[in-house]
Amino acid sequence: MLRITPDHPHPLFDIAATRRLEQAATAALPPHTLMQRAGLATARLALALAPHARTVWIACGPGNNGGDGLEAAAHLQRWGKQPVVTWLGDEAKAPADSLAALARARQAGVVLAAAPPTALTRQDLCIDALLGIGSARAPEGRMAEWIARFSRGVAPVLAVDLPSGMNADTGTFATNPIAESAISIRAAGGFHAQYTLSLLTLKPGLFTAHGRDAAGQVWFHDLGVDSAAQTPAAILQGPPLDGPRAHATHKGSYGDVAVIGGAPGMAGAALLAACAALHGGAGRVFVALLDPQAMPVDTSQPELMLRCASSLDLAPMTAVCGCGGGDAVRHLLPKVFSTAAHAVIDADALNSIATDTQLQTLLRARTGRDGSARATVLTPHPLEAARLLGASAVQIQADRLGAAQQLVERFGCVVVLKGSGTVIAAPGQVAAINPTGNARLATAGTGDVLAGMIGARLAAGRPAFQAACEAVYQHGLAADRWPEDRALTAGELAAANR
Ligand SMILES: NC(=O)C1=CN([C@@H]2O[C@H](COP(=O)(O)OP(=O)(O)OC[C@H]3O[C@@H](n4cnc5c(N)ncnc54)[C@H](O)[C@@H]3O)[C@@H](O)[C@H]2O)[C@@H](O)CC1
Ligand SMILES: [K+]
Repeated sequence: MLRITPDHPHPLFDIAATRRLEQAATAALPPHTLMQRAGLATARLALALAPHARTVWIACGPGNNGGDGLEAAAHLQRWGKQPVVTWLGDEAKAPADSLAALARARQAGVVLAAAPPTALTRQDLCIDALLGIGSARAPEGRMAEWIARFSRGVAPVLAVDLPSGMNADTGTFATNPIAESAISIRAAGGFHAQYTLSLLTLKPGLFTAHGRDAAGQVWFHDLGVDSAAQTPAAILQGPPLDGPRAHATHKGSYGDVAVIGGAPGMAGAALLAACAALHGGAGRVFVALLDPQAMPVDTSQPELMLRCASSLDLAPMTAVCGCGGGDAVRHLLPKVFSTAAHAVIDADALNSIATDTQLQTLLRARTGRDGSARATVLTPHPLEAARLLGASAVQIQADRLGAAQQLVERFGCVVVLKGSGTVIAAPGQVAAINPTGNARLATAGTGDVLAGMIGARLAAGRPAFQAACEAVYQHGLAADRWPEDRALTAGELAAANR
């Protein structure tokens, strides 16, 4: 059993691949083996998480997720824990594995309770074994009532396989898969589990959209099944593998970044991106501000070379384009697309592309299918992604991996779909989901910082997908390590990045 942290990469498998693995393993093993392993793993983790629990409530659903709960109940009962088990199944309809688990639970002395326990303390534990990957609709009736109890109570919740009701592929909830609410997961029909034990495979939905909030601390048990035969839907990213810089290098070795943006009133966005590129290791950083009244030098960052956009030779450079660019950036995009060696396209530049088919054609024309030649990285947040795809932000959030792939197919670029569990997708690559970062990044300017960080890595010659993955990871990691008592501002984040 593994506790999942951002320190290592992990393959993530969707429901279809998980079902295929389950079927193959079931056929190769004695009956009920997988569920028995799942139940034992659940019981062990429950005991480790709540060693002093006086009451363990196991809420079991009608399918095999409920079966895992019943198997766990049998073990806990034998270990002297006397779990309170409520089961929503029907013996006439329950799947065979689940029925076998029910029989084993009864044999161990478990008596099914008619209702959940009324008074649970912080030391107690709820085990959510209502629904797993078979969740098909919004929970109603007693199931919905029990899920609401998880939220209301003080006892921590251990979700078996997934927080019940969550879609394992997308990290959304069936009640309202489209709820934008980052604040209220309950509005989205979900709840916060403190722990989730993902079984057989790790699922992408645990790490993006509402999944990160809903799943809490994620644990994983492979049930002894090797997943190598299936292609992952995504990779949960691990840390960058880059070593220290070689001694025999100079500023030319790390390339030039040109930040183009900062229309009147928005110079700060471009300067933040430039600062991030500088601290991210770019050899030289030029800034073309689109405000005619802009200052000729930034005295707080004299390393930045402020130039007029028309004077920049972008051919050998990485353009970071759009940060605070307003509508003024639009007329510069044809030059950027046709000349810049590499490009990061952010914010207002994305909005310009969304409404201009000629720009879309130029954008598609610059990227080789391998994503490396004249590499281009698009960095939309969900609303920008929605504009690019002619959809709503709600639709983007309902399937973030799918939306990122659609953008890749449409524009042939590397795509960084920002938000909780940022998705990085590229032509011909298995997508990545970033495990770092937190809500403290939800503040003005942090997106500009990310664009600059990606730009610095592109300028240093990293392949575009790798540059994007590394920058997103480090950006999130900086936020995760940010001191609790210090406000996280984009300016400080830009200066702190590596
Ligand atoms: N079959 C096996 O050997 C194994 C199964 N495993 C567990 O089994 C789970 C998958 O089992 P299932 O395919 O039975 O699926 P689930 O147990 O997730 O749910 C399916 C059942 O719930 C019902 N249902 C779906 N949505 C509902 C709703 N909103 N309200 C009420 N009922 C609803 C369905 O009609 C069906 O009866 C996995 O997530 C995992 O926890 C694991 O133990 C691995 C081994
Ligand atoms: K569950």
